[in-house]
Amino acid sequence: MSTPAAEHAPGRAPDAGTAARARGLTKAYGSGETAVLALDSVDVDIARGRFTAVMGPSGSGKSTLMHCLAGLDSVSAGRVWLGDTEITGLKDGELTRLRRDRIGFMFQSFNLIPTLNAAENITLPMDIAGRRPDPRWLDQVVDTLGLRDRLTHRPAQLSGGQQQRVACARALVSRPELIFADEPTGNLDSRAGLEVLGFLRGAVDDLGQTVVMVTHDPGAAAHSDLVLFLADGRIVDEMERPTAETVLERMKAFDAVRGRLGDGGPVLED
Ligand SMILES: Nc1ncnc2c1ncn2[C@@H]1O[C@H](COP(=O)(O)OP(=O)(O)OP(=O)(O)O)[C@@H](O)[C@H]1O
Repeated sequence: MSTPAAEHAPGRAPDAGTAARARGLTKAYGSGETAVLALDSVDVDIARGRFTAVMGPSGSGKSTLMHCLAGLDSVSAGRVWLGDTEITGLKDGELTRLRRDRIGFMFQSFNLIPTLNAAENITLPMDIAGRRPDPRWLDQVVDTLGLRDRLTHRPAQLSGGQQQRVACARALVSRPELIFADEPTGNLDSRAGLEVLGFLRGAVDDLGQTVVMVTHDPGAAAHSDLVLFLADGRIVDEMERPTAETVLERMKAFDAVRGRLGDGGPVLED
């Protein structure tokens, strides 16, 4: 069972380095009168070996930020790095390889292949890349996620939580530099959701991984080391060692300010 980050030793020391970085990251969709500024000159550093949550109202740019940091979406202006590699300006083929070799993804829909069993789903991305998983690491991931006795089951024979754990193992197995999780508990009941959050927490604490998770849920964000708050395409605040209560309070404070200013008013600055 998982416990919130506040009850854990914090993830690795902040000086472990930067897993991803953006400067002046700007993303506009469309043009002319219908243009939407999804990200407005965002500067962000994702610390290695930590669990970072990204929160904000619907439409604030959370998914866009994740997609731009992961090289899934092009940027309109600004620069993005994965580790020391600048990804802005890479060609499509180079980006595909970089994502495949260095990034793990977990989405709300698990995206498991129904005809493959759990073990085959876990190793599929590495099989496609023609790489063999490190057997000891694979064992550790499978045991950490409690999947040992489920490896020969197909997705339809697994519960939602177990399927999400398989998706988690798949994201971890190549030992990526960075794992992006977009609402990974969105489709799960609260018990299965807690389990997955506990495993992501464990991936950081026990396996030294780096996780960035987009979520709407203050309870989910409480499992992270640091919460970044987005509003209107800008990072307007951040919170170390969050609890569900402190995150909820901060969100209410934003809503109150936004309510006073009216929709489309200036964003809250710190
Ligand atoms: N492909 C697209 N074309 C046009 N506009 C887009 C596109 N993708 C996102 N947007 C717009 O960019 C803004 C940010 O969207 P984004 O999906 O990043 O927000 P979000 O915070 O993840 O929202 P949610 O919590 O609802 O998932 C929104 O106004 C959205 O409508």
